[in-house]
Amino acid sequence: MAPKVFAYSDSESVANSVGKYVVDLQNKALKGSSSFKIALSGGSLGKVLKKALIDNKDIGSNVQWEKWEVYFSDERLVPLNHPDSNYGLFNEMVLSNLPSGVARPKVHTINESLLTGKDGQVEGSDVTKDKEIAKEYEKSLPEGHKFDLILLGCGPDGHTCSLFPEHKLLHERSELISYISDSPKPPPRRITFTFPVLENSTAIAFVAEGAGKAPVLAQIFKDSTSKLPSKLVNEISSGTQISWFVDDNAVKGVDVGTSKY
Ligand SMILES: O=C1O[C@H](COP(=O)(O)O)[C@@H](O)[C@H](O)[C@H]1O
Repeated sequence: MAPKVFAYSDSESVANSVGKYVVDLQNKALKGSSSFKIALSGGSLGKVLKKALIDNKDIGSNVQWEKWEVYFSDERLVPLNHPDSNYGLFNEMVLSNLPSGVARPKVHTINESLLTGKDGQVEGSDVTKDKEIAKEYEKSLPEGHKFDLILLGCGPDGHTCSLFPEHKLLHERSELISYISDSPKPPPRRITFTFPVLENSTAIAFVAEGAGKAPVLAQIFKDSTSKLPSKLVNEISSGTQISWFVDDNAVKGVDVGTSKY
């Protein structure tokens, strides 16, 4: 299945479409299951989720939060209240803005008590704890490591989750969650979903906005030789439905067929 690209002129329309899409997938999943299993990313996605699920009251009122099981497609090995934490971002943008009286989703975070070093951040070169954190997170994954939806970002270098260009983790097939201690983007120590988890998801949606993303989107969609991580996700052939929600600037000059969700 070729990836679908949904493009809009402004950020608000991108966010609203992402919100509608998430609610549609939630409703579909809840027809056959008691929970909606979704994985989120960090970075610019935080603001999009706030606009889509909190600021847009129509969409927000259709979110069945109490049935959501939330995971993170990657997490930085810092305390959960650290500005670099992907959970921390979701908490700041979404959880802390849920109206009182609205039930909270079940959120699966890293085991913070395993973090060591100053201010709880992992320090030094001993990766024993990083491995343990990854292993524990792997054990918390849904049955069959099957997600209904994984929402991803795409860095200007083409990375997604904490899977970076030319990194050995792109070839990881036995671990579902791996640690990385040499992330080129700070902070260096993280855990991340690997390809077997991405390939098993019912749907994956990228969100990418701004002119800064246009060069990498050109590589992903137009360079058949590119091995960028986000391009490798686009090429998943296991039946996962892949979508991109972008603004016009992110695909400016990129000859890719777009439509509206
Ligand atoms: O480091 C990370 O970056 C990617 C991309 O972020 P963006 O701000 O360019 O959208 C993000 O998806 C990932 O979760 C995060 O850890």
